[in-house]
Amino acid sequence: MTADTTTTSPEDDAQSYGSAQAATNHQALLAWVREVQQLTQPAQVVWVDGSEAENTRLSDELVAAGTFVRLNPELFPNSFAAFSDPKDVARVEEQTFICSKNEREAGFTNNWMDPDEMKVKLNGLFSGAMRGRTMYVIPFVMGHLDAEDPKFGVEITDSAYVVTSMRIMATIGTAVLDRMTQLDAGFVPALHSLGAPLSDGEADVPWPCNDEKWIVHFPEERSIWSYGSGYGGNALLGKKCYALRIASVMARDEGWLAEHMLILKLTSPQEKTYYLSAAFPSACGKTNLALLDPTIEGWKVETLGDDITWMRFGKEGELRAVNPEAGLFGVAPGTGWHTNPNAMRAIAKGNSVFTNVALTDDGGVWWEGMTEEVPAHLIDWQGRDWTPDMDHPAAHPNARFCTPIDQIDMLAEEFNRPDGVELSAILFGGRRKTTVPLVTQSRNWANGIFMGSTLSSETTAAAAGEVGRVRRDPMAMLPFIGYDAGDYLRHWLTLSAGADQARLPKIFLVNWFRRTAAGGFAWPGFGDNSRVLKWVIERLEGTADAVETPIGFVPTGDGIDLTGLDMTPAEVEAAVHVDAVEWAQELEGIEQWYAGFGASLPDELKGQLEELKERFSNA
Ligand SMILES: Nc1nc2c(ncn2[C@@H]2O[C@H](COP(=O)(O)OP(=O)(O)OP(=O)(O)O)[C@@H](O)[C@H]2O)c(=O)[nH]1
Ligand SMILES: O=C([O-])CC(=O)C(=O)O
Ligand SMILES: [Mn+2]
Repeated sequence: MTADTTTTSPEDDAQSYGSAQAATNHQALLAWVREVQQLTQPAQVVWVDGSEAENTRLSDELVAAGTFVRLNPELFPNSFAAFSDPKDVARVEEQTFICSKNEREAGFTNNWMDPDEMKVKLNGLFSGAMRGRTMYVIPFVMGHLDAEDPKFGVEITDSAYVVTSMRIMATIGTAVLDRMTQLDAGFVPALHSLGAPLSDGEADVPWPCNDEKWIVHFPEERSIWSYGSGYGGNALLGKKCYALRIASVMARDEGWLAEHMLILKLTSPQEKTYYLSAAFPSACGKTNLALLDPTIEGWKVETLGDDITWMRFGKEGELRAVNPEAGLFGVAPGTGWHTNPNAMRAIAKGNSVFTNVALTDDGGVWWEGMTEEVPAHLIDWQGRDWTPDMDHPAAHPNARFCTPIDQIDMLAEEFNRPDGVELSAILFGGRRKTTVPLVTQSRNWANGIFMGSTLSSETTAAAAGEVGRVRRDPMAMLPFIGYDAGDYLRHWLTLSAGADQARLPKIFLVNWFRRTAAGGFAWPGFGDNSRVLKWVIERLEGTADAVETPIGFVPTGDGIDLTGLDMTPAEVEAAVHVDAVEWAQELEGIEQWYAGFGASLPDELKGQLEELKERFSNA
């Protein structure tokens, strides 16, 4: 244990926080920690300092508890694998709530309950919930600690797995606490419990959790309560809960945008640089695009972010973007040396936590798609012997790697700029087998917002529930908008109204997942997506041809650079084809979706839909 880790037991009186052991004299924080301690009754309290020594101690404890398996350090130094309860493998959207005072504020896309009622329920659940466990206090900041207005949070959790993961995903510990104390800054209180108290002498299980799960946000209070799950977006509260749901409410009130987007830097053969962001739903390709390895000569990609982007208009009316996270929480299956070598190199440096992957006989990890050759024997994510003839995957489809972002060799130096980078283009994308072309340029900014607002995608294993069902996912934010979805779209429209219109990013819709009649992918994807980015840049520069369709501008058959690719312009035409029959059905889907908004749908978007229908009927 390091000297600056403060441990207090429940018998210590509240004064002990202000004693020589105290980590802070931030009164609001001390009061909240005391309140939670009294409510949840942990065996001890630990203030997390974020140090290497502390992380080593926690990892050792997790290994001893059976939660972590230490990987072979020659393959993955300082890395661990964890295996969750089979009922705790993904975000639980059905149990995720936005508890604003009025139901209207939560809107039709969110679950809602009266905040007072919800507090009664949660106080009941959290009462004694940490008995027999350690309560960790994790001061964290999303975004830069030196930002003009740093966005602080404090997560209280009874999960050491959460502490080690938060250490990778955010800036945590003493430096944050000191700065927060010095500024006497406000913070988002984010309370997490596994909901698995231990009675005296009761043996623990490797992955404690509760069948009952509640992921609850109080937007007016800007607080988070998460109960019953130890997994990813349910438990690492700086991520989806804070940096998207609560931050989207802050952004509405303060005039910025919190989005489910990657950020990348693209350098052309002419050495011109561009910054792009892209919003795709969970498990639809953000991390892969952010770490793209271009297959075309002379183009270079560098990474700024892979999941969350905070954007605001700068002094000159330009749209600037920052990544508030410090780590990658990436989908493991499909990430391999042939699809995403940059992610593989980052992972190979170690310092990572893997969840629900399979174990190899030499003490490494494996998942579907990591290598072309499938190992002859594995231990699957549920601890069973596994051989390639078995009909279930070795890794869970939502298995994840959690890795520090600065282990990416291609991390852009601008990653560390508190004021971010100016965006030239925004891509919206989803996972659609049919209907949606490989790439479509919007007619203009408002039309691009319309595209984002009607974005659709097949559901994936990143959330509990049915996989493969098409649903509308506005700006890939459906599960993450912390307030009324109509108000959210209106915020996009009104915020940009004051911007320098000529400098607004150009908006594109992409779909890497379209299928051919034969059932295969219509587009090779991954590194070859650089060819689509090249077309996007050429459109910005006004040098690429396009075909106008009712939904926007698509590439001509030879508009996409196919050099070195076994693909014909006719196949590109098929991949970007706008099919009238499919779109007749799509328009119905969009109309149904828009009907759900009721009065809160911005008129401008209603107008966009009418214009789209008209263009189809005139086509
Ligand atoms: N066919 C195809 N699959 C892709 C492509 N890009 C990503 N994938 C696969 O899609 C899955 C999800 O990709 P990610 O890049 O991890 O998705 P993400 O949007 O970062 O997901 P979250 O982290 O859940 O938000 C993985 O199995 C990838 O292998 C692509 O261009 N083509
Ligand atoms: O939040 C999670 O559990 C994982 C993730 O990034 C997503 O689902 O988008
Ligand atoms: Mn990702």
